[in-house]
Order: sequence, then C-alpha cells, then structure tokens
Amino acid sequence: MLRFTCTSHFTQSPFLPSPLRVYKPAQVRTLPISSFSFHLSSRLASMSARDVSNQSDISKKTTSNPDGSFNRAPSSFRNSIEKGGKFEPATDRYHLYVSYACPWATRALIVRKLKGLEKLIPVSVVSPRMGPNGWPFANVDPYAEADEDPLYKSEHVRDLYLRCEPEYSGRFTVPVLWDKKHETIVNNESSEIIRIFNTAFNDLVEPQYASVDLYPEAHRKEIDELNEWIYPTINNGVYRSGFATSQGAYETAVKELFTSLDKVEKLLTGKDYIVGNQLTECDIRLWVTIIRFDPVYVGHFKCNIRDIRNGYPAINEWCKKLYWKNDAFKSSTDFNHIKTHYYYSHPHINPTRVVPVGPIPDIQPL
Ligand SMILES: N[C@@H](CCC(=O)N[C@@H](CS)C(=O)NCC(=O)O)C(=O)O
Repeated sequence: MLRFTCTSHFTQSPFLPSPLRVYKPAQVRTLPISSFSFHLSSRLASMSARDVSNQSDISKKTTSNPDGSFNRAPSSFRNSIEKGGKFEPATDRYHLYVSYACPWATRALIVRKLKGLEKLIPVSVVSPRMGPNGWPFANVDPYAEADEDPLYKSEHVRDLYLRCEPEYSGRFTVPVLWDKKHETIVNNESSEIIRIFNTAFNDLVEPQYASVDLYPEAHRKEIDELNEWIYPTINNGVYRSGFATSQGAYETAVKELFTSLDKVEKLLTGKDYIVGNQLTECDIRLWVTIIRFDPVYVGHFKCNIRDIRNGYPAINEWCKKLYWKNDAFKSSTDFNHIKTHYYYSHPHINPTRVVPVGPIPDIQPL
C-alpha cells in the first residue's frame, strides 16, 4: 500500500479563509490509443518506488474546512507592471513560468499569445508530475514538452519563490510572472497577470496586438458580474467537487457547478462569445475549465451529472470554435500534460495513478 507524506511546505501552507479558487495548458497531440498508453506507462515506469511513495497530495494541503469543503489560499505576489512603477514595461525583462496542465496558467498563456507578447515575455513549462517539492522542471523530471529553467536552472518552482523570499511559507503555484531585473516575482495571480498583459505592454507590441482589448470599458460591469459567479461555482467549482472530503460538501459543490453550467449554456446559445459580440477575458477564464472538463473533471473530480460534449451543445460548440479557429487556445493546450498531471498528482483521490484513455477524441472536431 502506498503511503503519502506531506513535506514541510505543505504543512506550513497558510490555509487562510479565502475566496474559493483554483487551476493550467500547450500543444495538442492526438495520439492513437497505443502510443498514448505507451507514452504514459513508460513515463510512469521510469519513476522509482521512492518517488511514488514520497508524492505529496495537493488535496491534503488545500482542503482544510471541518465540513470537508475545499478552500484555496489567496495568491501572495500582487504587483502590477506600469510606467513609473517598480516594475516598468520593458522588453527582455519578464519571464513567465507555467504548467500546461494548470487552467490558471493557461489563462496567462492564451492572453500572452493573443496580445503578441511571445517574444517580449518568454515562457518556461514545468513537468506535469507535481511531487513532494511541487512542480519540477525538466532537469529533475525530463517529461516531453517540459523545459528547464533558463534563468537559474531551478529544480522546482519552489526554488523561484524561495530565491526571492527565503521565508515564504505559502503555496508554490504557477503561473509565476518573474522580473529578471529585481530577481523577484511580480505577480502569481492569473486573473491579475491577464489584466497586466492586456494593457501594460501596448506601447511595445505591434498595433494589431495593442488594439486587442480583453477587458473593454463598455463591458467591464458585465464581465465582473460574470466572473463573480463563474469563478467560485465553475472554475473553482470543479475543484470544490473533486477535493471535497464529505458527501455533503461534494454534493453542494457539484450541484452549484451544474446549475452554473446550465446558466452558461443559455448565455451561449446562438452566440460565439459570452459577453457582447467579442472575445473577452470572460471567455478565456471559462474556457480553460471547459476544455479540461470531459478529459479530466468528469471522472477525476466526479463532475459527472453530464459531460460537455453530450450535455451542453452551445458550450461545446463555443469551446470547439475557440480551440480549432484560434491558435492562441489550441497552442496553449496539451492534453497529455493535462491528463497526466491530474491523475498523477492527486494520489489521495487516484492512488493507482492510472490515467484513463478516453474520452476519444480529447476534443471533438468542428
Ligand atoms: N491564484 C492562482 C492559483 C494558481 C494555482 O492554484 N495553481 C496550481 C496549479 S493548477 C498550483 O500551482 N498548485 C501548486 C500547489 O498548490 O502546490 C492563480 O489563479 O493564478
């Protein structure tokens, strides 16, 4: 029987009462079943028994309420990038660390691409197999499509946090927006990173990218109102369902989740975008959860009242169109990283680490 140990950073994590919250993306490869299962099993087989027994359990460090409901701690680094400030817009100054598996990091990847920031803000992708020390870089876990840290050759994302704040005792999350000048984290909260990307570098990018506005003045009120319930009940709702440790907490979360999906289905019927007639941050924030829904959340997080492809035609159509017609979405999505991460990194809810083969395909064609 596997035994799971918590490392010091997990036990030290501040489980503050906080708004509920969670989860990250890249290249999609549709593999035949045989190569997919070979790929996963050969990777897993390369992990030693010790690696497996030391694997931490994210659900243990984030589910802290006595009633079994899941609670997510707030992000710690909340700076902005602005002219005249400590962090000024500049070329070759900032670096983005992400996991393709994490929905929150995927938000940042999508907006980085939509805003033409790829050269300005290089990106490094961690291995999807989160372990006792958190997210490993490819030098520690050489996983396909994962990178080494080009700045410091860090072993884990935690090394970056401890480099800039040696006493840091929070969670070592992605995304991380890093400043090379001050060698510190600018911001590790995706909802703020995407707002920074939306405006801060407009003077440094081509006009066609500067004019992209994902938080337009005219729609801000509506976007804020939607974020207000989509975040707790859908984005974080899947985690509240999956990480619940009591029947009651699970049922509350899963029912709220599907009630909100029903509402979104109505909003998207006959429309290409949630707000107005244009792509906004609201689409991006919701999409990163929906794209993971059928491959992961239905099974791993027990969000199985319906799936998206059979139960929500308007959401499914919207999701497919963004994926297949806008490369910022497709190129930020890697189903192999997504599935491997969830089924591997939460041994508390999937002790065997077996990764399901389906659904096939990961996303339906248009
Ligand atoms: N507040 C963060 C949440 C990010 C987050 O929870 N990321 C997860 C991955 S999906 C993570 O890095 N977890 C690592 C850990 O908890 O140790 C945001 O929205 O940017």
